[in-house]
Amino acid sequence: MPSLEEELFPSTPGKFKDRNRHFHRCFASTSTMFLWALFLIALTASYICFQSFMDSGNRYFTATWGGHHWEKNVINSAQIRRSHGGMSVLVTGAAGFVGSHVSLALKKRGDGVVGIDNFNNYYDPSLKKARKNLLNQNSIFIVDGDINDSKLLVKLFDIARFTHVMHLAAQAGVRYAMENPGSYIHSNIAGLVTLLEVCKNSNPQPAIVWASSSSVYGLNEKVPFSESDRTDQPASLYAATKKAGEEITHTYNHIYGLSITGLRFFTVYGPWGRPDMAYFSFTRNILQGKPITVYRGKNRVDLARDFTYIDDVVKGCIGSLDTSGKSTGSGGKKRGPAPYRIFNLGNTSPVTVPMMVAMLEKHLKVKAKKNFVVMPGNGDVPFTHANISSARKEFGYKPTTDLQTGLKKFVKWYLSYYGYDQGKL
Ligand SMILES: O=C(O)[C@H]1O[C@H](OP(=O)(O)OP(=O)(O)OC[C@H]2O[C@@H](n3ccc(=O)[nH]c3=O)[C@H](O)[C@@H]2O)[C@H](O)[C@@H](O)[C@@H]1O
Repeated sequence: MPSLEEELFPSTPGKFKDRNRHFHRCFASTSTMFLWALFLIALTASYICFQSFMDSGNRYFTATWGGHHWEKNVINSAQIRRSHGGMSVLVTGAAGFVGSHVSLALKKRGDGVVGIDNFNNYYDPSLKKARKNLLNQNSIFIVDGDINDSKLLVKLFDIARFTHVMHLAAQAGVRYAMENPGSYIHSNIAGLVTLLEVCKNSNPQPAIVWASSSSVYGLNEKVPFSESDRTDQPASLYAATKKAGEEITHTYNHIYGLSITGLRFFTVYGPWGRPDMAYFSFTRNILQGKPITVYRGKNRVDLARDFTYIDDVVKGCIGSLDTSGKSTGSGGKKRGPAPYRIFNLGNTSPVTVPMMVAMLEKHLKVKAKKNFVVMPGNGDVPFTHANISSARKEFGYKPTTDLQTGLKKFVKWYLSYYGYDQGKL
């Protein structure tokens, strides 16, 4: 005799339908669905956890600084290898144009040098990597990092007692500021303040030499430009951030006793230069047979720049470091007044842009296809001309390379680096 249960739930489902059975089936399928839902939720949750674990893992594994080996590299690179008056310098923007040249020059005379660079893609990062390789070959270690990373900076100061900071990391370029204003604030304002905060807190405090710009003279018409001239009329956001940098560094000098030297660079050019600059991009275009755009001022007046050769600027940077004096504070407290200086590093002989093009044509042995265009309102200024008497007086700054000679050296480097055919690819 079948049990009640067998009666109610025969082994062949579907044959027997009653309300109870229906209820149980419904219940069974709901609970199955519930279990499935639970299972899916658990699966999703574990997936999310796994992903975030992987993310943090990735961050950890791709972290480019830290660890015993890394610290050893920093310590070795920072070590002074000359007996008298050596310095240990943190060079920011060391894979940049001026940064790489200054780093090599310091290392060559036996100073300790550690570089830091974020290798951003404002221009071809492979050129920055090539500069880095050059520095590595000369026993200079470059940390891959951003000056906004205060933890990294603190760590660097912890393990290497830098006597000086050569601060050259920046968002450069006058006209690009209209395309990407945020990058100027990130590097030239926020990055600068982060660096100054770390310097001010470190013990002993380093002396700081940093790159301002001739662009701070903006719409100033008094020539040549002297350090005491007006600099409150910037023509671009780039210039405004550099001017702000001068004010910001002044407050850190005033409150915390940091020794500060700001260098107003005048259109620095030369081998290993910046591809975004006119002389460089003109060279590429001329070799590729492409036209170049030459800006002109009102009434067809040619624009002019006080083009300054890299080796002269390097001498100016090193002269500034050598005469920077000491910061007076420690642990965030000022102990007395410290030097605050600003110098023009120019060439004192402006050359018009068409003349610069003619020199390139001569060295490249190729005629340029020139399109003359009225200077757009994009932050450019019509001319620059440096008075360099302050730098001359203070540390014997005396530029010795004229544009003709400097461009010849640049073209020689360009052709050896990219080759004649590179431009035609
Ligand atoms: O001295 C400085 O402070 C500045 O010098 C350069 O700025 P700039 O002098 O404008 O240098 P380029 O961009 O190489 O321009 C040089 C000249 O060529 C002109 N030019 C530029 C580009 C172009 O396509 N055509 C052209 O005629 C510009 O108007 C300017 O007169 C650097 O790019 C800045 O980072 C630096 O701070």
